[in-house]
Amino acid sequence: MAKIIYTKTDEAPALATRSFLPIVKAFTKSSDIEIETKDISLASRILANLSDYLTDDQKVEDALAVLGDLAKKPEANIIKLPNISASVPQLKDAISELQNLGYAIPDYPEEVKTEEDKAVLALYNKVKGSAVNPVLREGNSDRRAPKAIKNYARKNPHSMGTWNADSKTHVATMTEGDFAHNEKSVTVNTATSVNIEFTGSNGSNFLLKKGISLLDGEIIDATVMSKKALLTFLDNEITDATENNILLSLHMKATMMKVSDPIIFGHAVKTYFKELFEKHGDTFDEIGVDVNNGFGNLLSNLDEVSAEKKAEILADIDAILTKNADLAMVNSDKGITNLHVPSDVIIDASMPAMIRTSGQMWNGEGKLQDTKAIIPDSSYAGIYTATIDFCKKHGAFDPTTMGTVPNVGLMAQKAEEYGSHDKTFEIVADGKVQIIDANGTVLLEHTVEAGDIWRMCQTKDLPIQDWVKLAVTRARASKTPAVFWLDKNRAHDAEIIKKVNTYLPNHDTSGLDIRILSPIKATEFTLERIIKGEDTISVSGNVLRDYLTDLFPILEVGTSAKMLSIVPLMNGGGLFETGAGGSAPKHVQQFIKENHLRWDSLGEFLALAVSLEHLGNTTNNSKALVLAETLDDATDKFLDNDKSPSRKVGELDNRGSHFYLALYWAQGLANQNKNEALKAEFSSIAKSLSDNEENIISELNNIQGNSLNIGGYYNPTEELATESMRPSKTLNSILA
Ligand SMILES: NC(=O)C1=CN([C@@H]2O[C@H](COP(=O)(O)OP(=O)(O)OC[C@H]3O[C@@H](n4cnc5c(N)ncnc54)[C@H](OP(=O)(O)O)[C@@H]3O)[C@@H](O)[C@H]2O)C=CC1
Ligand SMILES: O=C(O)CCC(=O)C(=O)O
Ligand SMILES: [Mg+2]
Repeated sequence: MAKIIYTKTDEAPALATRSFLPIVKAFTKSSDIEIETKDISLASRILANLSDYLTDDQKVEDALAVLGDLAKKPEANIIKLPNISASVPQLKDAISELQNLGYAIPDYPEEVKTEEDKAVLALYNKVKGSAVNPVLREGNSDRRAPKAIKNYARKNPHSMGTWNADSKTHVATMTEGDFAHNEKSVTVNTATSVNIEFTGSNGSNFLLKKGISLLDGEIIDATVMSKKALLTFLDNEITDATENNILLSLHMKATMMKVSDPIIFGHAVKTYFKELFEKHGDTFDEIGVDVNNGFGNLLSNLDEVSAEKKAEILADIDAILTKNADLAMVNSDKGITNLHVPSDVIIDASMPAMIRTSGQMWNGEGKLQDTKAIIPDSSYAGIYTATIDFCKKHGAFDPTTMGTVPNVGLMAQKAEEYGSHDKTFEIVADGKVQIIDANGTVLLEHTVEAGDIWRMCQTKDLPIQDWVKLAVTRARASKTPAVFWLDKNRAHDAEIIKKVNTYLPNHDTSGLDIRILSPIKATEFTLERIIKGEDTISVSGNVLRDYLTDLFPILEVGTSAKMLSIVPLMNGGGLFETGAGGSAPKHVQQFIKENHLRWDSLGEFLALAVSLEHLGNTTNNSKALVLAETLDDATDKFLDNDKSPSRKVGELDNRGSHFYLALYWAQGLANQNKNEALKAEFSSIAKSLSDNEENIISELNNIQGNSLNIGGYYNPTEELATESMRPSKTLNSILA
């Protein structure tokens, strides 16, 4: 029987799955389709990696490893929901929750003192940060807003904050000494293996990493972020924000860039609180403060000092917060700033949210204010500057008239920066870092200083070929101009451009408008078109894929949750991601507080339809094709009738939205004439659902309003979570 793998993940999407999956199972059961779930939640990944610490009945399957293998096989058909890419604070919370449940796993080692600490840290590092997506993404990315979603946004535009020409909001980025300015790149012509070697100014010499195999035609690049240049930059920008009385915010991707970005985050915290660290640095060292995990780490460690000392430190913190520029807030009621937790403000979602909100963020008084957005590395910061400048000149974008920007993203096989964390190092002493091949030839070399962050990235040739092909295919299928966002003046991009120029002629590009523009020029070109209602495909590398697939969806349709997000796997399978966004921690907080889940599963409806279509085509299953077609129609009707979850308690939420999808899907199956068996089966289901609409909706809405307990955050009690997501007895009995 053909199989669809459904991932069980975390937070809001995992709650939604508990309501939606029973519907999916009920609708596919009679069509020779098996739906199997695989648990890749953060909790399950911790248990799988630390299985030596567990009793036999506590051990779980390493589902991620199983799916990673499957993704390389032609039969793969995986529906992937968003999962937590854990920062250290999130990882520690999850560990402590599991410990309290009786799993004897070790604490996250704050400091590595023993061999065991080292081994434990290595296990946790496998779970940390973006550990799922790179394993499953054995293909490039095709993300777009389907026509129905665009039409819906045109008819029901989301709110857009107005923009003023005199807005003080701007992006601050480095002009020297950063990754962008120090990048070097080369394409290797024959397969080889390289070592990364450090040689100190004092002659000391050791390998940072050995035996990295490179394939024929693989592009490598290496670069370094100068600590000195970074600190000078941060210091100047903080002073500038203070003098100009503008809010200060930092936008990083500490989850995916899990080695480099926490270090940069830590430097920002230490620069902002410079006097604090000068005065109390020794104390902080003694109690093991590590602000690479955010300013919150410092605060949570303060219980380890005497009450008097703690009061003194807190008073010093207050004085600095008063004196320095105001920090953008994550939660002004609770006093949680942008510098508290590295996973609270993630650049792909945070910059578009700010641009959508008049270029403003929340200040300590809970009011919106213009902000300086610090994005230290200048490789991609320019796209936000260009967008902000465009808004200052033309005003906010208009969702009722603006065009759309689908993305074709190079991401297969851990392409580019997002695959670099195992080759990223904080340099311990002055010297040089070299990449040396099997023949002893130095391929790339940098002079470095202690504290610099050096990294190497890899981009394989076959993924690039596949990406170029996907770009041409999408341009042809949608009759839309396609722009490769590549900067010929950047070392890595220059190598990619050579390959694009080599591989484009392998395809029929006649009549297509395909160009290569630098990211800033591409932004300007695309925005000039977008306000005229014209569409433009962005063809980009992995980081811009991530940034652009939140930026444009959030501006165009209000959220990236409504994106169709397909990963055609290079070996023939399909990975269908549900939307382009994350797992929405705020939604879970609201759910626990008032039993209302505002998570919108639209991305999941879209993913399921393409997954069924893929299954139908690859296994000759005509019923699956009918299910796919009717599901798409049901999604259109769902949008037309505006059945997305509301944000307010007592109104239709995620669970009610699933009911309507099921109703429309059943009606579609009952009304089609391509498959008689499905028609017969679903005619009575459609009738039962429709007859009981009022009853079901009141069952789903009336239970809202009170707080609830699902037994855990990262590892909720299955029965409690399932019960709370399936509170309508009437709906449950129809589905059964
Ligand atoms: N594919 C993946 O696995 C991804 C995982 N992540 C992970 O997700 C977590 C949170 O990341 P974050 O950057 O905050 O981004 P999120 O996309 O989770 O959240 C940003 C905001 O977007 C809105 N939103 C997102 N999805 C939906 C939806 N389905 N329905 C309604 N609104 C939605 C919500 O706005 P509002 O509050 O206004 O309702 C939410 O607060 C992190 O752990 C991150 O690593 C992030 C990106 C992708
Ligand atoms: O894997 C992650 O941490 C985030 C992925 C993401 O943001 C994306 O693919 O858009
Ligand atoms: Mg993203």
